[in-house]
Amino acid sequence: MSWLTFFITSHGTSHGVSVSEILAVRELDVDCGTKDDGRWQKMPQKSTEAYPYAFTVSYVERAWQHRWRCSDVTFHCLEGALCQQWVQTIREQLTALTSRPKHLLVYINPYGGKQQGERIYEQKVAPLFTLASISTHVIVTEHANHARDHLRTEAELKKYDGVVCVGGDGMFSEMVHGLVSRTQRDNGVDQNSPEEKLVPCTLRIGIIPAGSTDCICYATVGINDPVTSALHIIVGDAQPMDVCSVHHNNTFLRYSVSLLGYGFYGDMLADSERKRWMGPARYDFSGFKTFLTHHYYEGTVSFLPATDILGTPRDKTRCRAGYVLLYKCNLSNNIHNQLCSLVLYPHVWGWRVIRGKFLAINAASMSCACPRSPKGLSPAAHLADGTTDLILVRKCSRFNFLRHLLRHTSKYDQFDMTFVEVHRVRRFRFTPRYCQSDSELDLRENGKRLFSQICRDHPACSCSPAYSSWNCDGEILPHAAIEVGCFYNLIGVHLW
Ligand SMILES: CCCCCCCCCCCCC/C=C/[C@@H](O)[C@H](COP(=O)(O)O)NC(C)=O
Ligand SMILES: Nc1ncnc2c1ncn2[C@@H]1O[C@H](COP(=O)(O)OP(=O)(O)O)[C@@H](O)[C@H]1O
Ligand SMILES: [Ca+2]
Repeated sequence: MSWLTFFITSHGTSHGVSVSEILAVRELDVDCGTKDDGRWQKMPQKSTEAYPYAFTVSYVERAWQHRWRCSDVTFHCLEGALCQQWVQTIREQLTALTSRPKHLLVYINPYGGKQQGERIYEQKVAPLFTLASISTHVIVTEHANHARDHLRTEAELKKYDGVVCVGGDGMFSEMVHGLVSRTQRDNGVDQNSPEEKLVPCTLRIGIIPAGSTDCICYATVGINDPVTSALHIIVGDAQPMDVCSVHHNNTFLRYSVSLLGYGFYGDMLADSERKRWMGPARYDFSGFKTFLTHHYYEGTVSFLPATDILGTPRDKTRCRAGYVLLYKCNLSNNIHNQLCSLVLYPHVWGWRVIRGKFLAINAASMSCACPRSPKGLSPAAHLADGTTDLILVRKCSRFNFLRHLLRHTSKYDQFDMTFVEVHRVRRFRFTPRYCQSDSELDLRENGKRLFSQICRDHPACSCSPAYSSWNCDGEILPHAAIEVGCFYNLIGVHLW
């Protein structure tokens, strides 16, 4: 890290600023007051007289709870040439930082979260990009999957150093699908084959939180704050991230980067989609309703445990970008290659099979921390280790399930309960007890919630339906039977 230390400021105090955290530098016209970005800065009279030349450095200031803010410090000099030399040197140093983006493609979801995406971008993010001399091409999406399809087919990606989305986890997922699909197509990789090794994307994806859960942003940056995320993007912070691919009968369905949840989170999402007008509060409403219905689902979970890794889901350590722990997330290429060539069938050595009745089956490939649960679904999950934490919550009483849920919001261990188990896995598959027919799948794909016609184990009651749906990063998958593989380092996220 290179440091520039300045010894004279307008108050005569010294100030150290790391070059890697400088956002911009500009000369000031001290004589006639300082007009800067529309704001007037008042210079103390004494120092203005003594030092007639000045320049201002904007830099990242670390505030409370992972928040970053942009701060300015103004330096005064006696000679104009010296002042210019400083400005030029700083500019050269900034240009030499190759990890910083210069041209960004930005997609804004105007309907995400509280529908504030455009305002958040215009008021909080765009001025910072301008300050840092980043040029942008902004697209406000007109419909769902607009960003995904534009990225996959039309976008001239060569012109950009990265893509940024303003929205929630669903919007981030659109970017992942657009970019990963395009990369595979360009490299002749068939996404439908679960054994195919996927090619990593070269462009990074940035996320400005403006959604409902903002779990991907919160779990990587540590907070869902648009200014903090914009600053991470500007300074070029990078974080590789695991991507899970989801298949059904050798057909590719979707990618997932945060949560794949069947049962509780699937049912909650299916119910909440019909209440989008409520905004983020729909998850509270539907969560409560789903909790009361207390449906469980029968099926078989098979998984390939990750035996060659550091750590377990019960560790007390936390993985977040910018933390020392990050080194754990860097696997060698060799291991990566081995992971990508593993096959998906349970007869292969090492697979485990668990049958049962489950209230929830969750696969968290990162902690899934969010404002509602700051430690997340799997607090010790790693962002980029090629594994996902498979959490199985077996049928239990409502009271016990509530205890389990509430532990996500407290310091107590949500896995330390007899009906909960957690495994760190490379791959898994789920097969519901009863096979879904094609007509059932069609019905579900057309948005109709299907309850089993015959509740086979309980003929006299209308309790649990045979199938739930999968919640895949906030999108509903109609198929109950899925195969999942976790890929290491497929995308880089801007934190950056
Ligand atoms: C009764 C008390 C219950 C407290 C339970 C707290 C557990 C909260 C754990 C939430 C983990 C959410 C993981 C993130 C999923 C997102 O991908 C998805 C989509 O987010 P988006 O709407 O796109 O921002 N959101 C949800 C709620 O499914
Ligand atoms: N212009 C648009 N109109 C309607 N839906 C959109 C638009 N742009 C994106 N979407 C979709 O909105 C859904 C939710 O977006 P997201 O940004 O994740 O917000 P939230 O966190 O509130 O769910 C995603 O499935 C995305 O595909
Ligand atoms: Ca992981």
